[in-house]
Amino acid sequence: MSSDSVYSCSDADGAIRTRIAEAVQAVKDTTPLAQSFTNFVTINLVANAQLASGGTAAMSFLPDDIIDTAKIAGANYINVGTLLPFYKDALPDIAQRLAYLKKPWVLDPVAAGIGKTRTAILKSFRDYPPTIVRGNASEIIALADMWGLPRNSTDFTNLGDVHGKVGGHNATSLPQPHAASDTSDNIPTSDASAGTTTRPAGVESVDDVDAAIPSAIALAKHLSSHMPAAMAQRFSSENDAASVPCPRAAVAVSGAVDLVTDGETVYRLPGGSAMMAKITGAGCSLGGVTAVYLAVADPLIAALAASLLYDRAAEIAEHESHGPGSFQVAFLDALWNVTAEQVASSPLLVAS
Ligand SMILES: Nc1ncnc2c1ncn2[C@@H]1O[C@H](COP(=O)(O)OP(=O)(O)O)[C@@H](O)[C@H]1O
Ligand SMILES: Cc1ncsc1CCOP(=O)(O)O
Ligand SMILES: [Mg+2]
Repeated sequence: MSSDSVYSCSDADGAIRTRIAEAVQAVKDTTPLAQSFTNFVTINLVANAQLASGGTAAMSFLPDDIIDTAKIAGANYINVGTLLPFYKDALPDIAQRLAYLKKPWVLDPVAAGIGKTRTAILKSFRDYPPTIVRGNASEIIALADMWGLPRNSTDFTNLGDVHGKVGGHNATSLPQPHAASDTSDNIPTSDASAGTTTRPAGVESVDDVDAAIPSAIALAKHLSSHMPAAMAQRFSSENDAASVPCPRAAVAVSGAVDLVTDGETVYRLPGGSAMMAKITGAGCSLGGVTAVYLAVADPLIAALAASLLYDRAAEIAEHESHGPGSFQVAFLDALWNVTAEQVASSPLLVAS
């Protein structure tokens, strides 16, 4: 844990840490399968990260293949980073069929807000939504906006200033967004309270994680309200019923300080390494590993466990590497070597 951090919110309780440790260990012990429909750029890192965290991987793009595999997979993952024309029909169909089968899935809405096709696909998921959404701040804001979700007005300024990470994504430290013509192809993401409007910058975020809190909460509530009863029951039976009376969906927002919410409680996860932004697929592979954990745990625990594992592994990799190439290799090794206890004893701050 970093000693220079300033926290104004409380530490997570022991019960949630126990469940995180159990999830990490269960993956190492049972090697669950998570199926992925993911982009061509980072597909190899996604599979390798899933294996290194203890799971197994299967990549597929054909709806009938995916539905057959979903019947034997513990969870599924859809990432819209690279698109082909047939995806516009295939992905809404897959989401609908996963819903009918009550199969849990993770969505990474890569580059949400860019392009008519991506927007049409992401909009189609509104009525057959995933169990977890994992994205960077701009993607979370854009997705909530395109689903027309109301912003939650809760004031989270008491979350404190967390300095657990080196560097960070923010609007000033990143290149300017791609020049976007002002057409309906691009969904501007706006922060009404701040009076600002931003646009997605390709696959990178132009927003701070905190700016995405209201959108993340609204998304998590929407996902939870659509969770099939049978799926909620499955998550309940995997946990102590007293501690998880009503399992909810979860949203994970990544950045310099990650954030996870189930729509009721907001968790902040400091730590990690700015070098994660220097390899392609850090976020995509985090989505894939989140799906691995979703195969053995409820959405909140899965999102927390995966993000905490990534932070601890990134810190080790930064220490052991000399640039992006060796960082990626060291990061995969660290995913393999970090223990359940290390993940569960991570800094984990609760606000609400
Ligand atoms: N500045 C940073 N400091 C520490 N960790 C970071 C930083 N930027 C990204 N990460 C980590 O990299 C992983 C991917 O996050 P991010 O880069 O936001 O996703 P994406 O690649 O989808 O934009 C997460 O584990 C996140 O914690
Ligand atoms: C570069 C790129 N282009 C389309 S998808 C993709 C990978 C994005 O990976 P990540 O979101 O994990 O950085
Ligand atoms: Mg991404």
